[in-house]
Amino acid sequence: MSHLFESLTIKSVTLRNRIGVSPMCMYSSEDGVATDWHLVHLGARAAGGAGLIIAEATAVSPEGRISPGDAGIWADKHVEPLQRINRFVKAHGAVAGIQIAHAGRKASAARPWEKGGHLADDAGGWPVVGPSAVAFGGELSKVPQALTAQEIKGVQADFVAAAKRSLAAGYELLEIHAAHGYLLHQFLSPLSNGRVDEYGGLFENRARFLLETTRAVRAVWPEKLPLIVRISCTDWVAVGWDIEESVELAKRLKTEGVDLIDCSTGGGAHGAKVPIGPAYQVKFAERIRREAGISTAAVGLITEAKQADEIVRTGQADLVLLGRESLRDPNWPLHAAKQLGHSEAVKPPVQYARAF
Ligand SMILES: CCCCN1C=C(C(N)=O)CCC1
Repeated sequence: MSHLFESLTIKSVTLRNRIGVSPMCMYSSEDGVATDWHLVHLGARAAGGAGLIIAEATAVSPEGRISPGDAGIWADKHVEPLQRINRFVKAHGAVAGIQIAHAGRKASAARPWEKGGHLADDAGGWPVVGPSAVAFGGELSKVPQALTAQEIKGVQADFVAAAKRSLAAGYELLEIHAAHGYLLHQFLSPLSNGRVDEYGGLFENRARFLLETTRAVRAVWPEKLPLIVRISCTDWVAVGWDIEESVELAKRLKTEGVDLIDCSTGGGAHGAKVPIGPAYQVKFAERIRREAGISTAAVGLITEAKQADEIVRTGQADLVLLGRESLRDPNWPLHAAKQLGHSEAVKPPVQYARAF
């Protein structure tokens, strides 16, 4: 059986261990451009021993940003700063991944430390789009413009262009963001998708936008490189997107050439009561891995070495992603290797040797 410090090969890419840094929005870009801050932030976690670094939700268009501070890859100018980061990440033994995203009706929001919530159009905000003219609610009360079929094609073209730029930027793993109540998730959920055309209604129609986008991205993303998708396995509400449809979706994504499902939850239903707790989302990764027969990543309050190792050893997921725990400790993988007796599996940088 595998354990946390066994390598993982997906297509032609081998991760040195089963630990990934989860894509986490840092809201610290100017016009989407990566800076020294991102080099230090992501580079430190590569030096800290993670097998995979997934760069934060990176917008496929300016209007697809959650906030004005979001990372972007909608223009060629974004590529070189990302190439520089990825050279460092790779030189320190990690695989560089990126999550490409469109926030849909959750776009045009202030940074969380600036109160979050939708920005008025005269306060740096912009009009938001979605499947239907249904607002998320609460602090995100802007009513989105329902995308026309033509505009849907435009957004799909933006995802394809983002995939091409991601390749040029040196990423070896690409993740499509279809979770957390953002645009692709908005189409999946009947709570946000009230369309009566081919993109709404039955499951097949609600899944169409994501499946078409995945197919188009797969066609330009090299066959030998992993393509993964993050979904919210449930919205934790009685009527909405749930695990049964997520299993079915995972099966279809597998036929579209997706290599792994990154199993998160929530974000699609305002006010949902989420039963947050240690490793609270892992059961969904296990179910999708078993019922859809596709590799999965587990994420969500995974904080301890033994806990993470257990997830991999028991076959609940192939990969564990650390979010806030990685913010707290970039060197978590180095500590975990020592705790679990795998110190030879991930070498600290020579400069750190006296500390580990
Ligand atoms: C439903 C959990 C949402 C957690 N967040 C996810 C983000 C994302 N980009 O997926 C950014 C804000 C926080």
